[in-house]
Amino acid sequence: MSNRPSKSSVGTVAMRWHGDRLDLLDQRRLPAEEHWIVADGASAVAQCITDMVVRGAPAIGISAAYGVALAARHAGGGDWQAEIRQAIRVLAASRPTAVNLFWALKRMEQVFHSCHSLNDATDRLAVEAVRLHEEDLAANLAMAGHALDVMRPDNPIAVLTHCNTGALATGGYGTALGVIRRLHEESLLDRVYADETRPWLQGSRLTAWELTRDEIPVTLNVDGAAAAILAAGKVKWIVVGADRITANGDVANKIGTYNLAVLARHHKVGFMVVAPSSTVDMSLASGQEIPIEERDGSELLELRGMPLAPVGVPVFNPVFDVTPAGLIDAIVTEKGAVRNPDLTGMRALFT
Ligand SMILES: CSC[C@H]1O[C@H](OP(=O)(O)O)[C@H](O)[C@@H]1O
Repeated sequence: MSNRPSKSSVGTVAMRWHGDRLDLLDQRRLPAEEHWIVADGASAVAQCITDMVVRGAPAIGISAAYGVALAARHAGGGDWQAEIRQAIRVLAASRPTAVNLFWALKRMEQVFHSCHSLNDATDRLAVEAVRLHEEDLAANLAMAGHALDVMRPDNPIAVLTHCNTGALATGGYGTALGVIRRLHEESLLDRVYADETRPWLQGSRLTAWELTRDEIPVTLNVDGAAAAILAAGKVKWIVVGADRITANGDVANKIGTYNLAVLARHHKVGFMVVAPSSTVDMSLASGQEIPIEERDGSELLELRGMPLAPVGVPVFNPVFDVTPAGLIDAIVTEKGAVRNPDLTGMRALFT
């Protein structure tokens, strides 16, 4: 399968780097309006990650890398090394689950440690952030090819996806949504069923927006409709992204992913996880060790100020779950695919 990008995916980007500032498309305001936020320093970037102006594991890592570059660019004349170290600490505290954040900061830290002056750091950290961004886009294109080699559809197929894993969530093109784009480019896509993805609605607000914009056939469904869609035999594969993949092949992804994996196994539908290798965390033995972010209960209690639940009701709002490796047919990265993932298969590709 080829690695060429679709013409259509080139237009949608989550961020624009200007050397002295990072512009972020405010994903909280999509699809109503395309509003860009200017982040002029590491703290501003960290706040944008926490508030989900920018979200999606790879996009979080790339933004954080630019945040470190900005810390050098705007460092005062005093202890510039202390300022950059502090910026890395602030960025590392912005969100806990997606390991791409810590992976990107580690890469930036390694460059920082070899810098001999502030000028040197300013130049080299910016170059490294851009490189990391470009590598993510290239990885997305490569993994789409590997995914189609696993699927090998003879005829156009329908797939179901969860959350948003597209150009908005990555350096461009997308992970699971990149696979969907590639199917479409190869005339092998009948339709995408997009879970709306409660409570933040990445599926309806972002995935449906990206796909509609790129004229890729998409049907939106509530998360609870997935079982009925699979039972009706409409879908061949469920394709999702990941926020962290552990050494045994367990996968943390948007809340509701585990439900889909159970459904896929019951209905004998393929279940594929697509992510860059920067999402793989071989330091953790299993998914039980992944820190799972819980967000504010207001995400369930209200919608833009309108109450959705009785005042005072207790809320449990974990925003990721862990799918056990045994329910996954393939984990696909730019390095290739691990089928029926387990420790042996993961070690073969990632050590
Ligand atoms: C390719 S993005 C991976 C991942 O990020 C999303 O989470 P969030 O929107 O909370 O940042 C979701 O889990 C996607 O699958």
